[in-house]
Amino acid sequence: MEHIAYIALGSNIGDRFDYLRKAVTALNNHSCISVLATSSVYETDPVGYVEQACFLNMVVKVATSLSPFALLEATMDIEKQFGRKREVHWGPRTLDLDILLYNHENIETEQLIIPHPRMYERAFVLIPLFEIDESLIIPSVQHPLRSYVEQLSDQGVRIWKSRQAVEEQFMLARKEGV
Ligand SMILES: Nc1ncnc2c1ncn2[C@@H]1O[C@H](COP(=O)(O)OP(=O)(O)OP(=O)(O)O)[C@@H](O)[C@H]1O
Ligand SMILES: Nc1nc2c(c(=O)[nH]1)N=C(CO)CN2
Repeated sequence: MEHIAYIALGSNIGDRFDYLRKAVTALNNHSCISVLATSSVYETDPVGYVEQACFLNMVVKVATSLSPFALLEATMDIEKQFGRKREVHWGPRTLDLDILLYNHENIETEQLIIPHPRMYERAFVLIPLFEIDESLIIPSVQHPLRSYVEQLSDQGVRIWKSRQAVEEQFMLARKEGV
């Protein structure tokens, strides 16, 4: 698989952990996607629209042979499969998947923007991303991810399930050369 991407997941309705587990399993079950690493699961205070329940958030690193647009389609299919409805802007959702990075590419279209334009200010994204890869450089600005993480203040981001426990409970089948 020739491409590396990072995907952020969030849920704040229903069995939040089960939605994350099912989504990551669905990603790994896709014939053109292999999940290489999972972060811890974090419980996070809602950002933006604050009158809603706390989220569970995590980030996964994947290898894929899909183009960025085909990867977006795959993530949107998974959101739909798990009943995602968009009612309130930045409001409650069973499942949200955002593509953060795709190789070192900068993409700006109406449908897809990579790096994800709001990732820089989101502790619930930066902290799990940094946990997976401490040496990442953000391609659009060529800044180390570390410099963003070090600037985060009151984060409202707490470990809810450790990385090791997540790996044990997700039990993802290892995939070679998809
Ligand atoms: N990097 C990206 N990852 C996922 N969706 C993206 C990305 N860039 C643009 N989009 C577009 O955003 C739309 C999804 O918006 P959505 O309703 O999920 O926003 P949101 O999750 O409420 O807010 P936010 O984008 O701030 O997380 C999709 O239709 C998709 O075309
Ligand atoms: N803590 C937290 N807050 C949010 C989240 C999220 O995933 N976690 N997603 C949003 C829209 O994508 C808006 N606000």
